[in-house]
Amino acid sequence: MAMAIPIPSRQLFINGEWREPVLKKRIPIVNPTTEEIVGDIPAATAEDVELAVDAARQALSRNKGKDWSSASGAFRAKYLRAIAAKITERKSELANLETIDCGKPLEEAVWDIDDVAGCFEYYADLAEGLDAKQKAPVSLPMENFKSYVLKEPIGVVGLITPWNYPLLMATWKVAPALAAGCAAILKPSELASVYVLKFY
Ligand SMILES: NC(=O)c1ccc[n+]([C@@H]2O[C@H](COP(=O)([O-])OP(=O)(O)OC[C@H]3O[C@@H](n4cnc5c(N)ncnc54)[C@H](O)[C@@H]3O)[C@@H](O)[C@H]2O)c1
Ligand SMILES: NCCCC=O
Repeated sequence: MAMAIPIPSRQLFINGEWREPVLKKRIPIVNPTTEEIVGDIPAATAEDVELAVDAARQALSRNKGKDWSSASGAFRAKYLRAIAAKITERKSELANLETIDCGKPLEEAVWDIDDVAGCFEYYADLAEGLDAKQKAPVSLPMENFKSYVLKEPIGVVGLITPWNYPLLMATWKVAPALAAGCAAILKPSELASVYVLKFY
């Protein structure tokens, strides 16, 4: 059974800071086990999405992309590994929140959090591997042409995730996006968002 732990009250996390939604709306959090309302989450609208997209675009082009989008995979992997370590450190707290939020047994939530940390590690490995694959030459039948493969992030990505493996499904989207050098805007399920707002 999940421990009774305080449910964090959160705003939207946009441009590195917590912001109240433009229309100031909130959605109640229902604990599926007891059907009690145990808190509320911010309800983003199109106005907030515009702000998030603008902030994400600016983040991608900051310092001509050198801060993130055109940094090496090895650089980005350090962040992914740091996130994995933080998840492992806070496993018990995160698993308890998941159980309160989506109603799954605590034991399963603990497995899921292990999976979350493993997923960040997996994409950290892939980010590191990306560097050696960059500018791989492509042979052409003409000597006066040179060609190579350059892998570039697609840019700002919008990530919409379901309620049943809350943090894990968010991670399946966030970790590869960050590994590739994208900027991500995550919209978790309105039925189970507490863990994501707590962690990210
Ligand atoms: N492939 C997988 O690994 C995997 C993992 C988990 C869940 N699922 C599947 O995903 C589905 C998720 O279940 P659910 O009950 O949370 O589904 P859902 O479609 O109600 O919600 C999923 C997400 O989509 C959003 N959404 C719904 N309608 C939208 C719209 N019109 N515009 C923008 N966003 C919208 C929701 O807010 C939520 O964040 C299930 O079918 C489940 O089996 C698949
Ligand atoms: N073990 C994770 C399964 C996620 C989707 O349903």
